[in-house]
Amino acid sequence: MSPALALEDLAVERGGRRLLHGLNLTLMPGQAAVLTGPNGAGKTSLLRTIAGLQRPAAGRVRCQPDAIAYAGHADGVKSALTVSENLRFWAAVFGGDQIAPALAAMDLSALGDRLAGRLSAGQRRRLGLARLAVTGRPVWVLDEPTVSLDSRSADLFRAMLAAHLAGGGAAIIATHLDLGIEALRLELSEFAAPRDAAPLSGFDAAFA
Ligand SMILES: Nc1ncnc2c1ncn2[C@@H]1O[C@H](COP(=O)(O)OP(=O)(O)OP(=O)(O)O)[C@@H](O)[C@H]1O
Repeated sequence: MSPALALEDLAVERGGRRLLHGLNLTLMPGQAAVLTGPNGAGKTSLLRTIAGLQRPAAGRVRCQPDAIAYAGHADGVKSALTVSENLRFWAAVFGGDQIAPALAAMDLSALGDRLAGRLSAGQRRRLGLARLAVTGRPVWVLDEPTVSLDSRSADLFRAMLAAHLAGGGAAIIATHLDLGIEALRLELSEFAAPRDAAPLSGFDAAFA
């Protein structure tokens, strides 16, 4: 069986500064990895790199083409469309037409006709997560997926994630919440790149 996702000696930069280096990870179908680390450690930057939104500073991300579904802080919800229209739009983008299971998975069936712009923060997040289910993509890359969710909604997400993994999907998730799943752990402070020595300014150089 080939890996769903592999990171090979990966280094990550943000804003021209190297944050992480030496990351290696092999995620097989059915497996999940959980990223932890303090604020600013580079969790979002790493997930963006895996999702192809920024280039690796070094090393490689290996994955089948079009395998990744990314859910970041900006949830991609279109406010002028209803909940159902949003899901139908994404289903069409990803070549599907079934939205009922996704609505049910995140308990959105009763909100299908509500304009997304009128959802609460938690409902909006539930819609952003329901989108994952209509993509049909096997590798979920998730940045703090449970932010704004109450405990019942977090449980719904846990169940959706467990079903995804049981069906042979994979996931890499930045979260501090216990997701109740068996997962590989990646503590990013262990991969912090050393800070470059500040270059000497002309003035300092003259007196060094
Ligand atoms: N657009 C940007 N341009 C330049 N630097 C950025 C940008 N976004 C984030 N950074 C910086 O990159 C570093 C890593 O940020 P990142 O968002 O990846 O961390 P994080 O581990 O996800 O943090 P948090 O737990 O606070 O969400 C931080 O020092 C941050 O200030």
